[in-house]
Amino acid sequence: MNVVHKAGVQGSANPLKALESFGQSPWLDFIQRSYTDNGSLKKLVDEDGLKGVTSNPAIFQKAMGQGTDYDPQYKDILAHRIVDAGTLYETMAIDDIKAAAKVLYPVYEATKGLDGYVSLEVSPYLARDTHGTVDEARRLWKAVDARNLMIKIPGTDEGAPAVRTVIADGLNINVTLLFSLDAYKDVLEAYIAGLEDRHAKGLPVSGIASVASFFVSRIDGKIDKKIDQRVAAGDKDADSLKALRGKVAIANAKLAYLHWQEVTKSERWQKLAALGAQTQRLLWASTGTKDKAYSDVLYVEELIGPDTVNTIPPATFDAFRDHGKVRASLTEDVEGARHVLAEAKRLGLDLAGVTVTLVDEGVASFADAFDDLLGSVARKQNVLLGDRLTETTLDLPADIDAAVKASLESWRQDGTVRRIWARDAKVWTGKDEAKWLKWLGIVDDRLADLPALEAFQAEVKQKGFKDILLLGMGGSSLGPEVLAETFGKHEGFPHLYVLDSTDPQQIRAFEKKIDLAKTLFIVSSKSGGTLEPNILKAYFFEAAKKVLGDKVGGHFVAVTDPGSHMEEVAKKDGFWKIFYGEKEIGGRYSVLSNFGIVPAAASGVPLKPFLDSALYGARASAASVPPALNPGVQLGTVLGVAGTQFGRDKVTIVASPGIHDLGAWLEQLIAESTGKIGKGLVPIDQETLGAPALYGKDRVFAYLRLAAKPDAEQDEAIKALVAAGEPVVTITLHHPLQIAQEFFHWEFATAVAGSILGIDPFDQPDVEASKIETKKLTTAYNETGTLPAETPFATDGAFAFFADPANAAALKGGSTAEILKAHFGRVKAGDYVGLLAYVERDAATIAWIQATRLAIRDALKVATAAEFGPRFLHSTGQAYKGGPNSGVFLQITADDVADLPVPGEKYTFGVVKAAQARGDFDVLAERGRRALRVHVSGDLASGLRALGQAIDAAL
Ligand SMILES: O=P(O)(O)OC[C@H]1O[C@](O)(CO)[C@@H](O)[C@@H]1O
Ligand SMILES: O=C[C@H](O)[C@H](O)COP(=O)(O)O
Repeated sequence: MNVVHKAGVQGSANPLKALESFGQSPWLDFIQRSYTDNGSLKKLVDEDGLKGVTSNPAIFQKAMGQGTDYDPQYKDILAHRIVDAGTLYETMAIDDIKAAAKVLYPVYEATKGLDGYVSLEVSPYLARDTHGTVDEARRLWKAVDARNLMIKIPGTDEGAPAVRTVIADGLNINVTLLFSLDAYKDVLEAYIAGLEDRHAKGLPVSGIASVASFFVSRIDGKIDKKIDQRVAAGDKDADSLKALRGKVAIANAKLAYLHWQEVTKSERWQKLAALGAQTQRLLWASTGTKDKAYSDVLYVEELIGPDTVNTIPPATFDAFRDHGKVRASLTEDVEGARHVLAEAKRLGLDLAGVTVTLVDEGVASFADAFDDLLGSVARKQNVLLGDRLTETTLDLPADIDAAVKASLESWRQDGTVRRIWARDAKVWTGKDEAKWLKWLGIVDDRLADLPALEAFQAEVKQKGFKDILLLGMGGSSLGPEVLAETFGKHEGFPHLYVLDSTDPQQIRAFEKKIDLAKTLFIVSSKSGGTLEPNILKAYFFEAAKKVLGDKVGGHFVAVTDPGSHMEEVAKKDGFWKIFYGEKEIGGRYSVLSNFGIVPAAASGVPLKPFLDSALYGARASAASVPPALNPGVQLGTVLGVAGTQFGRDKVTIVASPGIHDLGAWLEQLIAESTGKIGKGLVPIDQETLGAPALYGKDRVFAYLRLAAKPDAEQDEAIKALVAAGEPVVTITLHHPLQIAQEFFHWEFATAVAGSILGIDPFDQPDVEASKIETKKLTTAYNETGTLPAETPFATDGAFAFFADPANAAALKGGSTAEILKAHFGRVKAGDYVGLLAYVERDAATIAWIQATRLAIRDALKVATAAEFGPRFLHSTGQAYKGGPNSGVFLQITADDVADLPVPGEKYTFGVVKAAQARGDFDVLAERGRRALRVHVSGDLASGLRALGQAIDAAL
């Protein structure tokens, strides 16, 4: 915007300059970098007698939201810092304010602190938050650090007490959004009381400035509209109403001035004045003429009076310079003003109601403008950061798209993302969710600890370990597994293996893979009480001791929450190191805490780039980024809306081969977080894509695409799904390290989806139920030396079938073919089938379970899950038991070829695994799930082959 259009009338003939002789200071209601930089602002000061500048969110939106003025600074900041859109905006806004303050400083000095101010408004989101406003005012005051700064605070009921507090602090304050006389009175009172507070504390009251921004044109805008509507409707008072057009706002302002005059004469004020206090001047704001029927300088010409300010928008400034007429208008015809207001009242124009509405609308419109502005900043930032950021693309059918947009808009209007960051449990169920949100800040926290983590990384390297064996379950193992699978082995660092099973064969297989003497064991458990990591630690500690003797502790590291049983064990056994987690982060949200970062460090993942990428994720999900541009919110909204409003609750995860394991981590995050109280999203991972006809109407597809190495078949299949109208979210990662970014986005998305589902995404009530059942069984074993007897309801060759009475009755018995047919016959559209195999998870069993699930998917056109126990118990198991009752489960158990002892216990790993399967089955049954267990005797490979054939035949 070009502020200085015309040469105008110079010298004393310049009406702008003439205002001074009437005691009024013209300020400019606009700020923009270019005119501060190019000398235009200074010219206004020099030639027009400009004495101050005001800004507001809408003004910054105009200045920053378009054009390229700010590009160099954007680039400069983004080259050096990873920031959110809010910080980016604020850095630039503060620079603008500082620059303008510098230009105006000579005015400040010349007028001895009366004028020369530049105003910066607190965030409009805080208009109803007294404490937030006080904090923000203090923060901005410090950040700008200029004596001639005014912090702008809305004069709402909540803003007024904040004004008192910060005036007492000694800040200069511009109170904005004043429409009613009553609100103005409160604000003047707050100013005086603030000065008195200061005085009472023995602090000087001089040198503090304040203005009360009384809005003018917006009042006429509203009242005139009412008048026009009534006149058009043929109101009997049409003539009287018309006579008030364009009069009410000025009359209102005149009475505000009258109040100021009275207060200024009061003894109370005179006392402060005698101490050097400056009066709080009335500042006429909103003085641009919006109705073309009026003079374009109406709200300047009619409000000229001593000790006042008029902050004038650029076009009005130019117009007034050109043809403004000056006279002492403000004190003219006060009786006339009273009459106008009395008439307005008599005619039912409801000025009081209008001013209330205007405050609400003013707050909302500044918030909207700020959202717009932050949206523009975020968009610009995305463009400039390019492939440093992952990208989210939505391909949604029109109905889902509309519902997602509506939800995003309501999140924007309600400021829900800000409420998440403010740790407001009411975003979810209002229980203890606030206690589980430390993951929001964990990336900054880990970056702060980077030197120590890097030192550990160097030590691991230097010690020359060949392997790392991480022992943990769920959140403590799945993140590390993604790291191991995604990054492979790093040169000079040990190979990271992750063991999360009680299957004796699998434990032996891992034992064979590693060199016990050269392995670093990471025992990972947040609670420290989880059965599996404890018994795995016992097993490997004993095994390693055999080769390492007393030095064994030096090969063990614990990652656990402070005060846990595992910490005790680690201390007792002389572990090399103990790394602590955060108690206020649940397991599935812990990957960016030490639970992921310690194994990352030990295995040689470059920590700074990894954490930086995570930080981009956190910043993109920040409170300041409007929901529609916030990748975590966008994703969570799609998942939540599709699940709750469209029955699309199967989140089908597709990932490029290079990042294929992400789904294992996502499964836990999504299922354990959302699957409860009969609601939830069911993640479907590793289910090879098929033709659109193979899917029901219950899916959302999330495609994590590694741009550097995409899979052509996946691309094609996704394209076909989009063409067929299936909802698809494509997330493009430019580099595998960007899984860190996605870790954060998906955590945020899950929290958002949880809010939409109306559940607590941070508890896992049904997992506990299985653990209790398992514990009963292992305790029984320890007492009796055997697991309680169980009887199959049918046997057929190598297969024995088990179920609770209800399921057994439904399946009736008979041959394998009959039982399986009956079981899969219970599957309806919209259901999913879960294969839950308690066998060694190796290439052969994975191939089997995949082939079997695809056969089921293709035959029944339902979603399928292929899971290994007990690993899934700490992951999807929560949703299978606690989520929607749409799962049909086939649990598969088998004879163990060989068992392994658990040191210190009577039970063995084989017994634990069997108890886990039975315990989980009991809970599935108790929750009324359709479940069947088949136990395979004899050789596993041939048993599974036969079972696969039987399933094929039954479908
Ligand atoms: O890290 P921990 O406390 O051993 O827990 C492992 C996993 O078990 C669960 O608590 C479920 O049993 C998960 O939420 C968690 O990630
Ligand atoms: O302080 C200035 C106000 O924010 C501004 O004058 C509002 O003007 P408007 O009503 O034209 O938006």
